[in-house]
Amino acid sequence: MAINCLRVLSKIPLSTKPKSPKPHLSLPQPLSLCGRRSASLSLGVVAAVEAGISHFSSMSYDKELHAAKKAASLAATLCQKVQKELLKSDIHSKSDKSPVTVADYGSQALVSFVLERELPTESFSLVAEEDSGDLRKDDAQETLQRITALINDTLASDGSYTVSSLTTEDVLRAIDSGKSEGGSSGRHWVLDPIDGTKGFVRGDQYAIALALLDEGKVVLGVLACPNLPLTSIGSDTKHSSHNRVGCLFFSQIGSGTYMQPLDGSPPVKVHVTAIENSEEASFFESFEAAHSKHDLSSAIAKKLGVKAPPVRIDSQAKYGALSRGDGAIYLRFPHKGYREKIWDHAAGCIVVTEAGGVVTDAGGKPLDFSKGKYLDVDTGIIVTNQKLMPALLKAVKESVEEKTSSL
Ligand SMILES: Nc1ncnc2c1ncn2[C@@H]1O[C@H](COP(=O)(O)OS(=O)(=O)O)[C@@H](OP(=O)(O)O)[C@H]1O
Ligand SMILES: [Mg+2]
Ligand SMILES: [Mg+2]
Ligand SMILES: [Mg+2]
Repeated sequence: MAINCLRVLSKIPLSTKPKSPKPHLSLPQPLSLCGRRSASLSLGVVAAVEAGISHFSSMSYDKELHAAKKAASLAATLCQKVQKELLKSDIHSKSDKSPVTVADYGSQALVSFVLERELPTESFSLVAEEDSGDLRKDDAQETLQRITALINDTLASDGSYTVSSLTTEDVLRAIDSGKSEGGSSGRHWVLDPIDGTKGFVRGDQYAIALALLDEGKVVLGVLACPNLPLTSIGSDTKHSSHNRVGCLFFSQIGSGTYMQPLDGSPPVKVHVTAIENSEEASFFESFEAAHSKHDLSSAIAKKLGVKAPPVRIDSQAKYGALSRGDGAIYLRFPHKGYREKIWDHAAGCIVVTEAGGVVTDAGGKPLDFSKGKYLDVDTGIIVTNQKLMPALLKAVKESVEEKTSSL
């Protein structure tokens, strides 16, 4: 029944909200209306106060954040189950030769399903990485059935939704509701169902990355990182095999960034590192050398006097780790010809900026998520705290110029 209700994608602009929401008073608890009412207030004052509150809550994204956390957490459960017992037949290759697994598809369908269930009154637009094209082919029917069973099992063990089982057709439709193009008007969800699929297949780091754009601006972001230790992974920290893993980072515009264990324990507010001396900094970069020029990063690090070796991990887990101060810098310089996609950065970007960090391209410009599914960046993406950014930009500029002139 439920799945038949999956709504057809709407391109109608959704937002009637002002463009710049004011900071919230608190998170993660939703604002309590009851606490604001007073018997001594006149009816007129009550009306004014309630108007103010409703104006305030119309500026907030609490409902959407709640839905996004729920969706990403359930998707994480599905991914963990698959990663634990990954079969060769679970891994496929897309037309661009990049890997995709049953968990990428399952995560995308599940997130789409949960968002529509949790926010039934909002029109739904989703820009997501995967599509159902390959799953509709005759030789993919077993894979599609496996994905459908994974989703149904995950929903059944969670028990939040009273749904009859999803059919394979429901799953295909849920995956394809991620076909929106995004853009500068209205609201669009942005999803990377598994960011770092190569890391996922290797048994390493990956993230479920979900963000909401409103009028082209990222207004909330959730990063579920099932394999990220709850304690620091910085270059100076000793890794212990006893470290508990599984982090959920979440941010809402103007409200800071929080991290909570994926097991549901309470959240804590996180901040980027406060270090000001670049020699004390450590930096993150892609695990895969094909995704980022490691030689350029090491030239920049050398210029900054960075002593620590790079911390190489997959996915937007790098943004999450940076938001809690595990390292000070994230450097990403894709090879020539690669175009960055919004789902690879939207959630990570707000998680870091709300934790006090700065995310720009190599020329110092903020990332513009309003141009559809691609991000047009100058040379690469750099991330650090406000104090270190001027020195980092200078080192990046000089190193890029030196590399270009040596060619
Ligand atoms: N050639 C190239 N250059 C740059 N980036 C690329 C390239 N190819 C892929 N990708 C994207 O990289 C995403 C994985 O993120 P990372 O690069 O941070 O992870 S990794 O450390 O390299 O595994 C990865 O995201 P997923 O596809 O979601 O895994 C890709 O979107
Ligand atoms: Mg990705
Ligand atoms: Mg992905
Ligand atoms: Mg991919």
